[in-house]
Amino acid sequence: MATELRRELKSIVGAVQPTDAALSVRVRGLVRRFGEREVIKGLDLDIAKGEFVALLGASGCGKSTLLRILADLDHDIEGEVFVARRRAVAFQAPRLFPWKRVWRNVVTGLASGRDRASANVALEEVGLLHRGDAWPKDLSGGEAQRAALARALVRKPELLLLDEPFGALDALTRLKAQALVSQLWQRHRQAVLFVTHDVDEALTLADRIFVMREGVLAHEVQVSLDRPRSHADPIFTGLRSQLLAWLGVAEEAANVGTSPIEESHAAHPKLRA
Ligand SMILES: Nc1ncnc2c1ncn2[C@@H]1O[C@H](COP(=O)(O)OP(=O)(O)OP(=O)(O)O)[C@@H](O)[C@H]1O
Repeated sequence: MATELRRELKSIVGAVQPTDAALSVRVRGLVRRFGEREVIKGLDLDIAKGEFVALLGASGCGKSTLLRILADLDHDIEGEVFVARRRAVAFQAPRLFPWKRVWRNVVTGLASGRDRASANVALEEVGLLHRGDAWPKDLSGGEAQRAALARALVRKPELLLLDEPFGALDALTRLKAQALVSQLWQRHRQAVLFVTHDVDEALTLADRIFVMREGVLAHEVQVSLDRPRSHADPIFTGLRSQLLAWLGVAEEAANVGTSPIEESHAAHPKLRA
């Protein structure tokens, strides 16, 4: 789309319209500039209700910028953005208030901000009920991240936006956190946009994976594997090679590298329509 035309589009951030009843996210022609630099360049994205989408991409390609826009934290955009009204976000840093006990952190900002029962339900879901009265400084990294997840869940979001939520965790805690998110998603079936640098994490969790490059979603794969997923499954390993190649990490990147998004479903024989 020509830059002039994009400039004429109104920026809209709002609720999903009735015509998009099957969607939790609908983005068309999204542009975000920082000064002269266009970081998001006419991006389109649909996320269906209940769909788990992962977003991979090199550092600095615009993943967090996109997520912040969907979280309603950045309005300086062009294009159309419709997102579900009930949404919650969690970042790599748990961002808990140090002066509030864990349970109060969970319900902070809710109309029922003093509701211990709601906090307890969410804390129980993430296995942290016994730490409700603790102070954030006394939590381990994994516990703090689970508290941040509880704070997101207590809002009963239709859309959950997760920006590298497990990026700071050790390998074992990270695997446990992935299993927890998978269980929670299978229980609640909210739409999820999950930003990660970890290809296996994306393949373990997501229905669909996008690779972002230079401000657009350059590649896409559908992950049609039952859960829980075996990392040794030939479809899993095939998709891993494909994604690594698109990310420019694998040796064979030069041979596989540049299939456009429309062709990506044919990346693995079993994924053809
Ligand atoms: N407020 C800002 N002002 C100026 N430039 C910004 C701002 N926020 C982000 N950028 C730039 O936009 C680009 C995309 O940043 P973003 O944080 O979205 O990348 P990312 O893909 O999430 O990276 P990472 O994987 O390292 O977190 C970067 O070059 C970044 O420096």
